[in-house]
Amino acid sequence: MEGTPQQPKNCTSLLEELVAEARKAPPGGQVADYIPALAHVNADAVGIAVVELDGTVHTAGDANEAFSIQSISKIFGLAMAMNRMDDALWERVRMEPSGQAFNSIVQLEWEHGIPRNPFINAGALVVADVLTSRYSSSKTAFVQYVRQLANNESIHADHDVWESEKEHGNRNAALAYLMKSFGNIESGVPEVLDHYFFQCSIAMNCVDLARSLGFLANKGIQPGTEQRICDARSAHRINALLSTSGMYDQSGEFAFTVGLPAKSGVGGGIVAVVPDYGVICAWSPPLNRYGNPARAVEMITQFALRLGLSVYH
Ligand SMILES: NC(=O)CC[C@H](N)C(=O)O
Repeated sequence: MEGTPQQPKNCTSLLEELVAEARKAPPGGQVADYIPALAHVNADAVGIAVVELDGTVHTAGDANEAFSIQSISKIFGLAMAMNRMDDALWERVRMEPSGQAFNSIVQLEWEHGIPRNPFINAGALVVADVLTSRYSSSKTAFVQYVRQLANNESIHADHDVWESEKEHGNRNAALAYLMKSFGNIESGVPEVLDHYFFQCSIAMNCVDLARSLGFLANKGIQPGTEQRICDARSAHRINALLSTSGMYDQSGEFAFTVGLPAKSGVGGGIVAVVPDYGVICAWSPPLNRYGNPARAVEMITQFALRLGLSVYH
């Protein structure tokens, strides 16, 4: 890594500068409203947190306000599924960028119900199927897993968001039924969708999220507890998938300009992993045309550029 991570005080003042710049910038898009409960979120919220491997936390703006983690939950689901399943998982979901929108259905029929990667919706639904068929209560197991990683027992699913997505989840249902028709979903589709919407509706703040994913910056070992969450090979693989597919059809551009494994969600959050340093989480709800939160992308971009954090230097 080229950058010398900044001293705590400098790091916090850089984050404050980035939040001030983001508050002045145009929103860069609209808040997600295809899930009605998400349409009520405060479009002006802006927060950022950095949690270093030694536990040091830096925050600015609304970093302690909880928001819907949405697709960021796909990282936790994947880590859980990789622990429960061997390489046979990669026969059911591939490791290639899709070049399509996160909820696209067209490719899935051509490719016989095998999703391109675990971070588009179809891939995350296969992962949700792995969890529902391998845990007696996958939703409880999921929320407990996240609570333990974030060291925060109060983390919970937002029931309004969960219900709202269930009511308006026809496209995800279509993806799941199409895959079921190809034999790539084992459990009942309603059960898989229920789990998937539940995990997407979990609410966390920037600090929780940055802390919870420390193991990805630390070869699979969770900083603080020193617990092994996954083996080093799995941490490598998750980071590789985040780099190639975590920002959907903007992943190439994000790798080109920023160079960090990252994952966005339509709740406005982005997490970015800085190997051997820590995790950044930025939040700003309005989404650009790729479904990525525009001002959060910009804050993470500036943080990485100003500190020289790219993994590709
Ligand atoms: N990109 C996202 O965050 C999408 C997650 C959302 N729950 C959906 O399925 O549409």
